[in-house]
Amino acid sequence: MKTKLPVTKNERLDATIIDLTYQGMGVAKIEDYPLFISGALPGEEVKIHVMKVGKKFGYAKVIKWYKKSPERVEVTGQEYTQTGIAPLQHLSYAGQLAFKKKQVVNLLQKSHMEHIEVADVLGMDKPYNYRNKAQVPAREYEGELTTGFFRRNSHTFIPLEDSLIQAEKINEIIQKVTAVLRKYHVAPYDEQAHTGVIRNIMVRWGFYSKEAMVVLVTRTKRIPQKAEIVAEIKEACPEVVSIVQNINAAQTNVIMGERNIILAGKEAIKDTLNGLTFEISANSFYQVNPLQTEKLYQKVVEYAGLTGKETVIDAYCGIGTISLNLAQAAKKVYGVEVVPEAIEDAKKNAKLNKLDNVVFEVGKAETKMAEWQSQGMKPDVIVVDPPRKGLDEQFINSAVETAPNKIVYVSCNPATLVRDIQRFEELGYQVTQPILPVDQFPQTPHVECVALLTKK
Ligand SMILES: C[S@@+](CC[C@H](N)C(=O)[O-])C[C@H]1O[C@@H](n2cnc3c(N)ncnc32)[C@H](O)[C@@H]1O
Repeated sequence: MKTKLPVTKNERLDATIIDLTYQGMGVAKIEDYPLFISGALPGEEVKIHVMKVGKKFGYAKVIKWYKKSPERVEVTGQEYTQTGIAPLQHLSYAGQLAFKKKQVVNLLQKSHMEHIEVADVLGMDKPYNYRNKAQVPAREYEGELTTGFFRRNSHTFIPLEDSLIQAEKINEIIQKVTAVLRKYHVAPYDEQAHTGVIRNIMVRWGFYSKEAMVVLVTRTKRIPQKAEIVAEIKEACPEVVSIVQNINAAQTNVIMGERNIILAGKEAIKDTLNGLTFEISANSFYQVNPLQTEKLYQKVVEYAGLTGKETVIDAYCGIGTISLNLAQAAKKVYGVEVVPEAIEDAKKNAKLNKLDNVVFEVGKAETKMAEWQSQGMKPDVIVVDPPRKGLDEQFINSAVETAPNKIVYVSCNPATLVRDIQRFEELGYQVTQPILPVDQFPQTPHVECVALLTKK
């Protein structure tokens, strides 16, 4: 039998916002039925228009505010919310930091782990223009190749320059590269027809080194008038030391393809973190907020508590950024990472920084950890920094078998962090320091945390 929902599509009604979801949407409940409302803040009283109703929840938009939150800040560019570039821009920065802390506290409570404390979020002094990387789609708009972003959860293209959270230099480079591509009439990608040449422009910017990389992601191998285009980009953007073509011929939402061709300059740019130099190539993971990353890594080193005698594992090591921060104070560091190019970078980075007490291996962390365990490796400290899905069960079991005194967990998803901490607690580890959230992504709901687990 169909149960009648308390709201219908296109209905207009008054509501009070009671919460924010982890994605930063306001929540109102109509007879216990949750409605998610973009751009609304807790405590606000609003008139809403119901856009979509599902069995368990629905979506609505605000058409009128009766009472606004004292935490609301007025914003000019609604596109930054619509595209998901800065979905929390309408919440004061202090409010954003409180929201992020509360997310971690709530998740711990839900898992009955109230005994674990959460520190105040380490925020930024200037929470804007912090991103060192942008990847923007190039599409036809009003007859011209134009860069922009997609409306959240849709394929609607919005022409837009992100002058809010990405480094100003990146905006400047994207504009100049776009002008060159327009001049040579390079065809932008058409998703429907799967035609055109340029799919995306990716730019990386070294905050300290002032070196930039431009990656032209193309559907085809051939770029018409490639030599002229490359020469003009070099001339217009003297800070660009690397121009790479990445070929992605597939009909997919995945941005980067597998094949890179160096069109000019070097295959990687350099940047510095905590005084160490890193080479970063097109496909490697590199934290997007360098100022906050330095603080995050300092906390990791502090939690590891190294004296120079320790063997350390850095799992999910990327290009070895955490590994090399640790290697300065450890006897030996073993890094593992699944992307082969990142491990190539990591090895170069060890040499570049004259650190020879590091071994980097390509592989899945869960497989490598099991291998190290069966070989009898006894690390003193294991550092993990997995992607959003968190740690694999096999990884946790093998890591615990090797009995490290400490596990330092860097996480970009508090839900999987809490899940994995619970597992480590069952296996004889405890969190003795408050979990520290570090705001790597101001104006967005993303939360990064670092937690220390010690053997009971
Ligand atoms: C959040 S990033 C952290 C990278 C590095 N620690 C840093 O701070 O730059 C996660 C890394 O895990 C890698 N990765 C994803 N799945 C993996 C797996 N199963 N085993 C090893 N590495 C993996 C990704 O390629 C990525 O470099």
